[in-house]
Amino acid sequence: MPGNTIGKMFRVTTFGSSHGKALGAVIDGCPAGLELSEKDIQKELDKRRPGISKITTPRKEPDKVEILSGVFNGKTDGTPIAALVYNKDVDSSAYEKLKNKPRPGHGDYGWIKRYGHYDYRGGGRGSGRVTIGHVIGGAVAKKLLKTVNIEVFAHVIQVGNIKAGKIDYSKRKERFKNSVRCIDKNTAKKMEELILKVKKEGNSIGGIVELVILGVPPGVGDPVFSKLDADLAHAIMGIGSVKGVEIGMGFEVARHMGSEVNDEFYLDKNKIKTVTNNSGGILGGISNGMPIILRMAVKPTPSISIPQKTVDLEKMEETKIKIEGRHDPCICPRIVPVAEASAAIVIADHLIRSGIIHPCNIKASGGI
Ligand SMILES: Cc1cc2nc3c(=O)[nH]c(=O)nc-3n(C[C@H](O)[C@H](O)[C@H](O)COP(=O)(O)O)c2cc1C
Ligand SMILES: C=C(O[C@@H]1CC(C(=O)O)=C[C@@H](OP(=O)(O)O)[C@H]1O)C(=O)O
Repeated sequence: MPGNTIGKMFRVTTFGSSHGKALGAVIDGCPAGLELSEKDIQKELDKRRPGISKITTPRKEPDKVEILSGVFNGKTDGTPIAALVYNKDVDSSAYEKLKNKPRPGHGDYGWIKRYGHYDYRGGGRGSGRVTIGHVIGGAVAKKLLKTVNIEVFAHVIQVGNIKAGKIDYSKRKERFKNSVRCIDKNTAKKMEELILKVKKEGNSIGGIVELVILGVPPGVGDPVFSKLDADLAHAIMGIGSVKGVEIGMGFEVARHMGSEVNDEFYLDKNKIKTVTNNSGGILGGISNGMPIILRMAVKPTPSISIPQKTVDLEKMEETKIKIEGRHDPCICPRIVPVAEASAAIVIADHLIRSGIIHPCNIKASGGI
């Protein structure tokens, strides 16, 4: 199967490219009876939209969504939901000079080798703009998750060497009130200053984004291959620029003893909880009822305006390029809604697979 689809029972297929006519998603396997409007999807797309602050690409796109199918009288009808966004502010001029000269750090070279015939304008389907499809699928998934009181949120915890301190999750709404999408506004300010400095130098910078999923009951997931942690990592690594994923204590486990890593169980009234959450809410591929915590390493944006070496593939000679055009100096803030969407799709898929959400009609769902 070509790699444009995610999910088994709740399946999202995305289409479109940065400089083509439109981008969107087809969502198959969403149960009937879920209230869904363009407003629900627009709300999520507006969080991802380019050109909304001085630290994002200046490309001005309204990203107005149109639902084409799958919704009747304000509710899903169980048939494929198709939704799209038309590209409006396409400017391919900066890419003409880059034709046959792969950008260091971007996907161009591999794409040329795999497809031969390749839409080099804006990186084609290798552009971060394809994440519009993720967000459309994720908006539907988020609505499904709301019916069983599950919340997915992501936030920036590090840009370069600037790290957020202890995070008060109860203030999570704050993350979309600043351009960096960091919960702590003082750290957000420092991060923004750093991004602006780097941008002025024609460079880019990476960071870390944390994803938190609250309300997943114990018992969701599969024990082998399609483990909940494996599926989440697959979805998150599927986002352009993500170079590493860790769950719970992550790579830090390698430096500790079993007695320090194991999460001991205890009873909180009649609820089984763990004292610590080093496993990040997943053990043996299945949720244990604690918050699911995942962190992703986001690389610095590959397109920078500092001259870099490359090879002219037509002339087969070494050359230098200086990338012009419109780019994000830091991808972290832009990845926040995309990561939320990707994780929401995975959780919705697993909830349907485990029978917590009924595959045909939302009213028949067992609930938690
Ligand atoms: C939301 C988003 C925005 C992005 N913006 C840019 C950009 O403006 N310029 C750029 O060169 N790469 C951008 N990227 C990153 C590239 O899409 C990505 O690095 C490229 O596809 C290569 O894939 P890889 O880094 O996963 O190997 C963006 C990615 C995302 C998810
Ligand atoms: C437009 C968006 O981001 C784009 C992601 C991107 C890339 O190479 O990934 C390159 C730039 O696009 P272009 O130079 O083709 O206009 C960004 O602006 C968006 O996310 O909506």
